[in-house]
Amino acid sequence: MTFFDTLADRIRATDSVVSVGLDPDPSRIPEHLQEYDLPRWAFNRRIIDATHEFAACYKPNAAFYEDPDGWRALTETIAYAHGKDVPVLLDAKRADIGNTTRQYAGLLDRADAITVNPYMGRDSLQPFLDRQEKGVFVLCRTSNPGGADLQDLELDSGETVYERVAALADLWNANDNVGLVVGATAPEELESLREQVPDIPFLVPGVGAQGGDVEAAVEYGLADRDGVGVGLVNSSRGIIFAGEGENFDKAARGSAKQLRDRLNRYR
Ligand SMILES: O=C(O)c1cc(=O)[nH]c(=O)n1[C@@H]1O[C@H](COP(=O)(O)O)[C@@H](O)[C@H]1O
Repeated sequence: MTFFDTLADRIRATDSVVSVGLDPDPSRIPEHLQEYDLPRWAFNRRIIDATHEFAACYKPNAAFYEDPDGWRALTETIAYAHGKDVPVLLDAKRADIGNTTRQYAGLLDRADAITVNPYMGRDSLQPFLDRQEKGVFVLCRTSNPGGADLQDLELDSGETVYERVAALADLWNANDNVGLVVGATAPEELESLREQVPDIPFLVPGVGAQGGDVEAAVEYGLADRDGVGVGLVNSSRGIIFAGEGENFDKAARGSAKQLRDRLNRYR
């Protein structure tokens, strides 16, 4: 079973393409959870309890866990999400020379899918691509303001760098396990990329806090696989920090449901 088969099942079961981003900024974790041994885990557990019904996937960003307690919190979080039958996409944005990247690919022992950076080329991604049952989301046209600095540059061939990345990702997709990361803040690029690679599912971040285009995220982010539109639209802060204080989890639930329903209007 490939990651995208698992994801298709989850999308069907929840009627949702929402990826809930688990980016527990320690400075924003409510006061009453700060006394816990692992406040980030205490926070994530409550977020997962409140949102799993609407979550096609959870996407913890590794940046929020890169310290000893953080790795413990991440391990607990992944196991808990799996206990609720929700796949986990680890947003790690890794890749390096072959010898190093083989170690990075070990992250896929823990998660179901990962984000990777294509800048170092095919060999830097091969150990991830070789994991047939895992999803590998390649950064293509990112949502941040600087995303255009390199990705929009035009090559001698007339294509842009992000178009070349999409073409390479298509070549790298022998195991049918490759996705692309395309920001909702770049709706025109979303549209043209969907035309270029019709069968590749996208992870579309940038809705919510970054103000991206929700309709374009759904219309172009999903790839048809046996009648199911497969892809993910991620919101992190817009869901997990929708509210503050004791009832933060209720607010997160409301926000996840609202995003699910809003996205479903365009599916
Ligand atoms: O790979 C990603 O997920 C990603 C790519 C991108 O182009 N833009 C982007 O925002 N992300 C991630 O998606 C999440 C967005 O968070 P919010 O802006 O809080 O919804 C963060 O974890 C980002 O690192």
